[in-house]
Amino acid sequence: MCYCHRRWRTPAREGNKMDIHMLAVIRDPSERAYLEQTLGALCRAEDVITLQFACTLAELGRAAIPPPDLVLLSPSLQQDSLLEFGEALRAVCGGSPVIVLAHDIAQLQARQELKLGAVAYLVNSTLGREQLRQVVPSVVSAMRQCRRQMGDQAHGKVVLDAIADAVISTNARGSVDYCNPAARRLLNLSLAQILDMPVNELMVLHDAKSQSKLEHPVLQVLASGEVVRVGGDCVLTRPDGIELMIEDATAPIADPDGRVRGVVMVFHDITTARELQAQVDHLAWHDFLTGLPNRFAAQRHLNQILEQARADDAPLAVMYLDLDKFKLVNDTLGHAAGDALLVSVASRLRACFRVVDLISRQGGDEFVVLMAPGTSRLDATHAAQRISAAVAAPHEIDGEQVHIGCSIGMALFPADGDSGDVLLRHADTALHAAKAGGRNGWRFFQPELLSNAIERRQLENGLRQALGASEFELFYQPKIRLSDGALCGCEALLRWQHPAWGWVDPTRFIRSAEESGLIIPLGRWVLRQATRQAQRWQHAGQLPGAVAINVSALELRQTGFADYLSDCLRRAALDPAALQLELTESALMRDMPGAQALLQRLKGIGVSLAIDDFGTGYSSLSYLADFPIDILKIDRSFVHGIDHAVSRRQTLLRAVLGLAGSLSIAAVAEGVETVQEADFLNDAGCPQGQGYFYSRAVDALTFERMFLAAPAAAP
Ligand SMILES: Nc1nc2c(ncn2[C@@H]2O[C@H](COP(=O)(O)OP(=O)(O)OP(=O)(O)O)[C@@H](O)[C@H]2O)c(=O)[nH]1
Repeated sequence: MCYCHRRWRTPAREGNKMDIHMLAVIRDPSERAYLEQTLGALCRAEDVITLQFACTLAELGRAAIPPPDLVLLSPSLQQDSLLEFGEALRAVCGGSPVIVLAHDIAQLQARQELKLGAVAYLVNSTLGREQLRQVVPSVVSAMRQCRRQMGDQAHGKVVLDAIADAVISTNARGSVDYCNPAARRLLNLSLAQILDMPVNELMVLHDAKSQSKLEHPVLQVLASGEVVRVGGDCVLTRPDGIELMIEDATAPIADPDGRVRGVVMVFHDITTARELQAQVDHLAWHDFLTGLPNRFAAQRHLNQILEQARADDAPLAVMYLDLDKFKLVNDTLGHAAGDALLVSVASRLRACFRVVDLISRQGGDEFVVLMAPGTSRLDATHAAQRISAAVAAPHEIDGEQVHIGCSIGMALFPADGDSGDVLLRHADTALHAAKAGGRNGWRFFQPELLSNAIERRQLENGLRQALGASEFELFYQPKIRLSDGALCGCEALLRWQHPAWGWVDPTRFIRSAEESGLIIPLGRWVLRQATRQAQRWQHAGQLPGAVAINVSALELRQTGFADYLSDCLRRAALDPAALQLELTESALMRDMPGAQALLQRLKGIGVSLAIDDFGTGYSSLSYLADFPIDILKIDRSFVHGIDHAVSRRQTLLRAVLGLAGSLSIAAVAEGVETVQEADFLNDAGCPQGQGYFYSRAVDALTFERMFLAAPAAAP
């Protein structure tokens, strides 16, 4: 066995040094000595040349790790063992360049015929210092450059194989010359089926809106040499006929002279994301249970038809409809039957009207009908008769006949009001009069019905006095982590105990405070109280999470709101993270750009922001992406009975939770009343809940006793 390992090493120095690993397949000791001598002479101070000898296949295997920069084949090897070595070399040294040495010209020619893949054939006798000095470095440097490029390519291939985006590239004629695994999966074809296929046959594209065929972006790039992007309306028809929505970016591959020699296209499937977005957009303007337009769609439509009615000087009618004793249906037949009844009523209402009339579900068992311009009082009366008869006919629910009546209030434009808000309010007033009059009938609005205006004024005066007389109190309702029932925050809710009237219904007095503008001083009082209380609990290390307060649209629009908030936090010495502001969607939607700037400012102060009552308003997640929102509070009407609601409603809830999650917005379900609802919400991925199932809002002391003393004891 003859194996030798020789290394010339001199201190390393920066500069153009040689650092070469050579393998010499040489058996003859004199030839080895000659080579060592030549290399020794060739070596300069800064060079590091490693020389290994091998003459058996086993030695070859060991010497080839790492692959040598250069292989020298001995002149004295016999032709047949040279052949054997040639093959072994190819196997173990891969792409290492080979220089074949020969004793003379004749041997050289014979060896050339062996086609060993050598890069040079040298006659041994001429092998001298100068020749090696010229040949070796240039061969080695070419080899290294080649390896680096192959390394880059290998790295690129690993990346392209791993990424989720589909990538294809084509040559300058638009035929596919590369396709990564994601593209093969997306196109549902094998590599062999894809390669060489003209790209416009492989991927037939059309526009989803116009249905017209799209010129393939690869062909556009080949024609223009510019990057082309296809937006979200591009539909790809795969060779198997399946249609997918894709988004893509396509770019030219240019050679160093700038000539386009191919195109690379990166694309991905957005079908599911589009479907989810469409569902959520639909939710923005439609009621999730009946599929009817929701109250925001009704408001928008009313404003539009009022403009038209004004322009044409035509009357129109607004109807408010509420089912009579609907609660009884829920209580006796169950919530699912109640849902089915609402769907049945909705379809009958739709059948009663023309397409120009809009029927919306306002929430609960309330519906609104907006009869198009040109509707007279008589037309409205006939419509009310039609509706009453249609709703009163028995409904088949779960094999049972269910009877229900309805009450209707109507207001006419221009006689009963000339703005949408006033008309809706007056139709509602008429509805209450119809209910008070014994139900199952209809009433038109009359100014006398406004006699309760006096009651409203009393309420307003009472509010004014209450502010100075400390009649308000903050109650706290816990927010619970659904996975383990632990307390994770609370909402502060305003309560008013009047010395003579007792506890006043919060919806009544808050509406009155908003109408009279008293909500501004009231909101400031809430902010002061809540920050002080939160500081006490935070200081005692008792409260996990934040104390949330409600901020009305009017407060939010006050210019000094953010300053006042900072001031309260500073005076109370409260960490802003312990305070959360709950804002309604409608407050934000009124002035989107203004709201965005304000919310950024509030976030800058350090408080967290929640959207209240989500699911009843615009419910458009698209604005959530633009606003710095931390929490989404899903409205109780969405949550109520969700465990046995129709699957469409459940799917929508899951879609909302999924999209909120993808925007990193936490969700809190409001109005959780039963263990089944809590379990369903937890399974659906909703992190937090709030509602009577856990606790009503209670005063601060009771809250401390129930939750803060033993936070883990939540039900
Ligand atoms: N099944 C079902 N019930 C709902 C839904 N939304 C609200 N409700 C219930 O509908 C009922 C509405 O009751 P109200 O209109 O206040 O009272 P009512 O029993 O109809 O009585 P009157 O209106 O006074 O005739 C409440 O019990 C709500 O809980 C829903 O989406 N599905």
